[in-house]
Amino acid sequence: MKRKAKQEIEQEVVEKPEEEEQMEDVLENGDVDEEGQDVEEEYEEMEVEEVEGKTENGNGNVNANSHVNGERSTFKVLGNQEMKNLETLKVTSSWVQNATTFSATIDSSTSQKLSKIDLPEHLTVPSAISTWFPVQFSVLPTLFSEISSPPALRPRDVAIAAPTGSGKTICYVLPVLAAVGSTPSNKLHAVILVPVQTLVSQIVDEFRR
Ligand SMILES: Nc1ncnc2c1ncn2[C@@H]1O[C@H](COP(=O)(O)OP(=O)(O)OP(=O)(O)O)[C@@H](O)[C@H]1O
Repeated sequence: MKRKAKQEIEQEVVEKPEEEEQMEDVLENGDVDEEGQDVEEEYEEMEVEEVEGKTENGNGNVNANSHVNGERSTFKVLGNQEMKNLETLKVTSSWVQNATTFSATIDSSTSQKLSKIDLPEHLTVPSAISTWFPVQFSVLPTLFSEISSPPALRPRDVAIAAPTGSGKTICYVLPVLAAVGSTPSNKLHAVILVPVQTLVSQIVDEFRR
């Protein structure tokens, strides 16, 4: 179908809703329009144009509402006219896919005895701690062993995702204290970044315990 004819049909559909109803009736009955062209065929062609993202509106801009099976299939970069096909992106990185998982529940069945982790000699656990929470038991043994026996290659980063209040702070407080050793020097040992200031005093308290 020629572009002009398609625009005319679009305008008819937008400006004359009652005629749209008539068109639907015609479609159901498999009728033809005044010009003798099969109306159903016209609609099908319009849908194909929309899926391909090439339908033009009255301003000559390309219509970005292209959908396949109800999902958007194309997009337009601002300032450009061409439609681009959406590509499936793999957003989960390998370190997330291969992550060590642990229980998000803290109870007697998921907590571990203190004796299950060998602490550096100069470190003692605060009296309020009688068991290791799941996240601590998953992280601390590896970090302590890398501090006492540093690997040939620099240790990789550790990223932890665990619910609030699950005990993540101790996962870096104890390793930092272990790395500093029993006789701290004045040099910078660690930098801790937190998103809000109130967390700073909580972390300082955790170090002092
Ligand atoms: N093994 C433990 N046994 C008992 N209490 C603990 C243990 N580990 C941490 N806590 C206490 O639980 C509370 C929450 O711990 P923490 O602040 O480390 O959680 P968090 O995961 O860092 O939370 P947020 O995501 O809000 O920073 C703190 O008061 C902390 O002292």
